[in-house]
Amino acid sequence: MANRSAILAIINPLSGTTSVAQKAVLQDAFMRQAEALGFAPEAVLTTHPGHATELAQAAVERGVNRVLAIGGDGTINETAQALRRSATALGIVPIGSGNGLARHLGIPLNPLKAIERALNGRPVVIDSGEINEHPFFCTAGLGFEAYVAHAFAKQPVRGLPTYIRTAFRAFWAYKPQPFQLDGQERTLFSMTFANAGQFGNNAWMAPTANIADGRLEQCEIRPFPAQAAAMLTWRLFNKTINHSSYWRGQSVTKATVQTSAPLLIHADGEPLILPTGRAEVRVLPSSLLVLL
Ligand SMILES: Nc1ncnc2c1ncn2[C@@H]1O[C@H](COP(=O)(O)OP(=O)(O)OP(=O)(O)O)[C@@H](O)[C@H]1O
Repeated sequence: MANRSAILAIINPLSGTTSVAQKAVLQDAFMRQAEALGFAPEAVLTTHPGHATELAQAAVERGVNRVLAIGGDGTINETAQALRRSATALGIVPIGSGNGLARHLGIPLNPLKAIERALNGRPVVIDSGEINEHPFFCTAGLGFEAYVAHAFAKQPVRGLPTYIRTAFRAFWAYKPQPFQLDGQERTLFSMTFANAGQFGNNAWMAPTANIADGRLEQCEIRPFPAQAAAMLTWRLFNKTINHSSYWRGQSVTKATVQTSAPLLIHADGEPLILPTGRAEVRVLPSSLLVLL
């Protein structure tokens, strides 16, 4: 019998709001469908932060062709980090709060359908980004969105309702900050580097972003009066934020951001504090294969 092609599913047991039992159903569906298609499947649950990267790295070294990440954008980020610039393709099975990368790529939000897509899909090449040494595949950013990512990480419950509550509270507490972008001083509400066009939940900060053009969209929101918040939010979800006078965007391959204090950032929604006030952002063109 010919050697069967190895395929690995990495499952974060804590992602999103799906129960352990629902994740067991997904694992079972993956194993059965993969076997039926002639793969040699293996599924592993992550036990600690960073575990998905270790598992995916080992899979690349073993020559596994397809690695599925079953989780939120954090798990997808950790898995994709290890697959960059390799011949191993990423399958995305979104079960997180925002699922920005899956939504941008048109991957089904029903995890069973997403498993089918990852098993049957073809590898398509996309770009990724880096902010200092932190890779991102969807968006990275500073200012309000980083502030919200840090506040959201402290919440005991995941999911969209918690995210909305956290963002609403953060809006009243947050003060726009001064940044230098490539040496130019500006005080901003937020600054985003977008590989994909949205943060997740169809919140489109960079409506025209192309994930395979070898560039990132650098988008910024200027400080605005509180009464403009509702219209900006509506535009964010209506994919028309780029028509707001408070929004500005440009296409870049690299950028340097500087502040006087250690930088609070997020990479694909994961909160990070940089040890310095300097962030170097760059695109890595055509660096990841995704099963679509
Ligand atoms: N067994 C584990 N225990 C604790 N943390 C884990 C474990 N496995 C993975 N993680 C961490 O959980 C983080 C968040 O996971 P993920 O993004 O998949 O879920 P989520 O936060 O619920 O989804 P979203 O980001 O969409 O809100 C990952 O970045 C990873 O570092």
